[in-house]
Amino acid sequence: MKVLTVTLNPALDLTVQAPGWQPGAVNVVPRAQTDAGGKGVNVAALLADWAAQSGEALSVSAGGFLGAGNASAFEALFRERGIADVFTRIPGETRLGVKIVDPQASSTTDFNLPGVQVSAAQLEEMLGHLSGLARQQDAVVLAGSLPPGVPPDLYARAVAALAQGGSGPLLAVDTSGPALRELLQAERLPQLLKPNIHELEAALGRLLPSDADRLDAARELLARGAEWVALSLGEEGAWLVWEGGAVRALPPRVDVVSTVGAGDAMVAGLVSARLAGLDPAAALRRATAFAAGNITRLGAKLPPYDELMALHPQVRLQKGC
Ligand SMILES: Nc1ncnc2c1ncn2[C@@H]1O[C@H](COP(=O)(O)OP(=O)(O)OP(=O)(O)O)[C@@H](O)[C@H]1O
Ligand SMILES: O=P(O)(O)OC[C@@]1(O)O[C@H](CO)[C@@H](O)[C@@H]1O
Repeated sequence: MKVLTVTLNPALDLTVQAPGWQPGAVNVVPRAQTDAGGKGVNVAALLADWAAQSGEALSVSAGGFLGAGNASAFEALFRERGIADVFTRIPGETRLGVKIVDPQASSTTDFNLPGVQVSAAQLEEMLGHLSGLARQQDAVVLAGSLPPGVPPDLYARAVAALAQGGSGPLLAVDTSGPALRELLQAERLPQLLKPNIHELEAALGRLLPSDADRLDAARELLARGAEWVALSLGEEGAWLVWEGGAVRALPPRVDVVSTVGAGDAMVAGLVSARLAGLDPAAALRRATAFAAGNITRLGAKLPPYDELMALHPQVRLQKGC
């Protein structure tokens, strides 16, 4: 099975581990690490990990824009994990993403920078490069924010183009802000959507405080063509809603190192499960185990196979109505 992940706005994530840090004070940092990241890059890395561990035949490509000035960390990741690099290089440097992790407060604070300005010509070149490739895939994952210069309806347009004729790849989208708002207003939704609760509330312009509100909102998206809506709730787990039902996962307790990429691990779990023909409940169990495993490490990385498989039965599933 072939999967292409698309990251228009990747990030070089600088994770600073700062127990008890205080804003406005001098904080001495015992440890920091830089990882090639961005949502689609993380999904590709996690899918490649899973393929290597499980023997599920997945061939993973990653594309989008990369700043030519600091591409080496990304290139090293792609080499290490056997990911085909189909990124378009543009002048400048891929943005930094600053993540401050405080194990004492169990918190992760994100600073996501805007990214490199993209011109209309660069966008056309990248889309031209990826559109043929996308049609040859079993799944295409469009993930993350859009960099400056890219119109907010880009994902909506890409989904409409790739879904034409109904025989295209499985399309999964994980985005936020204006890109999610535009996508949710489009005529055609992708088969798989994974917003977190805050992203969905912001895109719909209303709060979703109860389970009933959340299931209703997910079902509105099903009515417009989505097949699986995964609504993630941070440490409270996630709902997966499909036409035949809904299931809630409660994650296992793990020693959290950094929650960065938890949602990307969930997307990787859902996409791999769907390609392997798992039913929605089994897919959500896998996705929640991937997320729990990923947050025990820095960067987009699954734990070793035995540890990952041991997390699966620890995911509690509850049927929704
Ligand atoms: N503190 C935690 N403990 C256990 N599991 C967690 C925790 N935080 C997140 N998860 C798991 O990860 C999944 C996705 O988390 P979340 O809702 O925060 O996604 P997200 O906001 O898209 O993440 P990100 O943008 O950082 O990748 C959750 O459904 C849950 O299973
Ligand atoms: O600005 P976006 O694209 O929404 O999010 C970017 C980002 O926070 O997402 C990943 C975690 O999901 C990180 O690797 C990266 O820094």
